[in-house]
This record gives sequence, structure tokens and C-alpha cells, in this order.
Amino acid sequence: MAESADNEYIARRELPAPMLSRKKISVWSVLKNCIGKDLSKITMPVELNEPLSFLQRICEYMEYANVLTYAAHQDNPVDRMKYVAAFAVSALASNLDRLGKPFNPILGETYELQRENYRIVCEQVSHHPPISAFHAESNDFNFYGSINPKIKFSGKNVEIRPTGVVTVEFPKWNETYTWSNVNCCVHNIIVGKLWIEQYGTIEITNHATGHVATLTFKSSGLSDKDLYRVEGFVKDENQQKLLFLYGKWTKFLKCCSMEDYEEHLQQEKKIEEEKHCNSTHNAAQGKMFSKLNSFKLDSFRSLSLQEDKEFTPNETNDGLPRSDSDISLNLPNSILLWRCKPRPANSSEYYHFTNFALQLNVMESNMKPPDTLCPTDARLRPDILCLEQGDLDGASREKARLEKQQRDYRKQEKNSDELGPRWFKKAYNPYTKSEAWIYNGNYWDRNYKNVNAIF
Ligand SMILES: CC(C)CCC[C@@H](C)[C@H]1CC[C@H]2[C@@H]3CC=C4C[C@@H](O)CC[C@]4(C)[C@H]3CC[C@]12C
Repeated sequence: MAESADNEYIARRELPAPMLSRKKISVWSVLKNCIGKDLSKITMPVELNEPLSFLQRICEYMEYANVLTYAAHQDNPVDRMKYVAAFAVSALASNLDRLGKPFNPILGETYELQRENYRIVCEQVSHHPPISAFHAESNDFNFYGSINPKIKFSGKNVEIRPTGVVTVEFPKWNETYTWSNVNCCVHNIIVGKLWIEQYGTIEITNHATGHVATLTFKSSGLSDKDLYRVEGFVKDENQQKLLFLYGKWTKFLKCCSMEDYEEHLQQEKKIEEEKHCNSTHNAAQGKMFSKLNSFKLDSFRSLSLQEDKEFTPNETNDGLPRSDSDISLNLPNSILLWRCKPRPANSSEYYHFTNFALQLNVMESNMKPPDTLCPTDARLRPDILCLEQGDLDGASREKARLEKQQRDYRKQEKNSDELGPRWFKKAYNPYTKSEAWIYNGNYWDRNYKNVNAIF
């Protein structure tokens, strides 16, 4: 497993104030008028936010950057691919239980993060539609892309499609990998407890060798066994399967050979068949039993109806996932590619942040705008800082002020051609034949003299 060289940066173990209870405000009351609408355009009460900007949220992809470094250090493309796949899964682990809405970045807002082995810069390059671009670099890799989250309220759930392509480059190997992220769903907006699920398929392509990794994030719709599960294969350029990948995006990713996988399938089939045999036997016995007791049936109808509920596949009465099962997550001769770090013990009081997320608003001692921190950095956003301190009124006042400022600014800008992002430019991605935002390479020169404060 890629565990080496991971000196986690920890400047604090909690936020200045715990999150405030959301009891006073129901998500349903906010969303009921937004059925079918694009939620990125809707102003929501700050009670539903978490004290981070979406740009910071994107940086959470980097929590397990060491897995990417490890991938770059592998000598053959299949090994590199399996760790790139592990990185793609690891990047989504922090989404578990994160039910607060990050703040929409202001146009021109930036966020930077420097850690031991890499640095990343993000910029909000478009406001309508909201597009956030990022570029991370290290000695071993470049990782960049843009995300345009499409958020829709279906009437029951909030559905999120994070459209956009992400790219990994390993200069040493002359390799480029691309993929798009899976969808996300927040369940139980009307009643019950909110919870988050990610589902869909990621297809990672190594454009130099033709290797592909597919990773299917299963929806727990049919069986609670599938809850949070991820499964897939590494294939060669002829679509020949080489490795089986499996795990949970909340816990770990492992891999094993196709032989061990096939063997495991056979075993499972056997067990299933035996189970089936036993259950038909039981059913026959059951029939006899119910005949004998048929006179009792009517009086017990209400009871049996209640029992029927037990057969709803994946949800308990309040629509929560029933169990987080570990069945067949242990195939013989597997290799652990990535394991999720535990959250801090007090995480649930702090928006379910990971340790990594807890550090994102920290103003490090060497960050002094405008010389050593860009004046547009999200760490300087007053609304986010107010929320972090538990000051809801301040947060909502500042958020409203920034949103108004943004609208006024847009009206003015219509007449001038000064518009446009500062650190990224629009380009064409030849691999995916789609629009891309490419970093211009200048951010870390720290020449911010002409950058106006925007907060
Ligand atoms: C009012 C409440 C219930 C709405 C809360 C919506 C929250 C949970 C939504 C809004 C925007 C969403 C994010 C939008 C884009 C991405 C990038 C993707 O690669 C991983 C998921 C992630 C990070 C989403 C996670 C869930 C998210 C944070």
C-alpha cells in the first residue's frame, strides 16, 4: 500500500466553533419550491452550508496524493494504472456524511494549498455556469481539470453531476490519464435522515498505452450488500481483463488477479446454490405450517404486513441504509492499494470534516496578502470565516453582501472586456475532445500587484 512519505499536516484538531444544529430549519422547507431546478442558481440559507468554498472542497481530492506519487514510481503501466485507480477512489472518500453545502466561489476567487510533496491552485473561472479549475503539481505528477457541478432537486433527492474531465500526467513515463467523476445523491430530503451515495462508472484511460481501468460505484438500490461498493477491472488495450479491483469508497480499494477473481466467483455461485436449495426446502415446510394455521391468518394480517416491510431491499423504515456489509471483500491473494484514514473523533461536531478538511481555512504564518498570498484566496472570505466561528448572522450578512457585489460587478463588466480568469485559459483537450481549462503557469510567481481584493 502507498503509505510512505505521509507526514500529515495538522495545525488544528477542531474548528473555532462546533457546527450549529440544523433543527430549526428543514431542508425540505428550503427546497420544496425548487423541484427540477438547477440548485446552483438558488440562494440557500447559510445554516445549510459548511465553512468551505467549493474550491477548497476540490482540494480534498489531494488528501491521498501519496497514492499518486506511488503510482508514478511503479515501473510498469498495469501497476501504475491500479494505483491511479486507487487515487481516483480515494479522492471521493471525504464525501461520506458531508451534508453541508460548500459556498459558491465568487468569480475570480482562488485557493492555494502547499503540502510536503505537491502544491495546488484553484480558480473560479466561470460564474454561470459555475466552473472551478484546478492544477496540482509535484516532482512526479501533474493533476488538473475543471468541475462544473450540476445540482438538481428531483423532489425526493438532490442529484449532483460533477461534469468535467480530470487529467493525470506522469512526465517521466510520458503518460496522460483522463477520467470523469461519478454522480452523487443526497437521499431523504422530504423525510428521514439525510445520507450521501456516489454511483456510476469511472473509466480511466491511459492514452499512451491504451490501458483502461473501469470502476463501478454501485448504487445500493437493489441490495444493501452493495452499499458504498466499488468494483472494476484493469484492462489492456484489447479490452482483455488483467486485474480485478474491489472495495468501498468509504474504506479501501484492493486488487487481485483474474484467476483469484474467477475462483471466488465459482465459490460464491456454489454458496448461492446451496442457499437456494435450503430456502426451497424451508418454503415447503412453511407452506404446511401456514395451512395448519390458516384460520389464524386474518387476525395476524396486520402483523404480517409489518413483517413485509423487512423485505424492502436496502432501506430501513426511515430510509437509512440498513447495513454496511463486508461480505466478499476479502478475496485471496489481494493487495491493498489504498486505505481510508479514520476521521477525527469529534468529526460529527465539525461538519463531518476529515483531518485534511479541518486545515483548509488555516492561515499559515507565511501567508501575507498581497505578497505571499493572493488577495483573492478563499481563506479571506468573511462569510466562510464567520460560519467557521459559529456566527450565523455575520455569515449570512456577508454572504448576501458578496452575492450582491458579484451581481453589480457583472452588470458593470458587461461593458468592458476586462473579464476572464487570471490563472487559467480555455483550451481544447485533444484526448477527450472537450473543452479544458489549462493553467498558465504563473500563479506561484506570486506577482499579485494587479490583483484586486474581491471580498
Ligand atoms: C441542502 C443540502 C442538503 C444540499 C447539500 C448538497 C451538497 C451535499 C452537495 C452540493 C455540491 C456537491 C459537490 C459537487 C461536486 C463534487 C465533485 C465530485 O467529484 C465529488 C462530489 C462533490 C464534492 C459534491 C459532493 C456533494 C455536494 C457538496
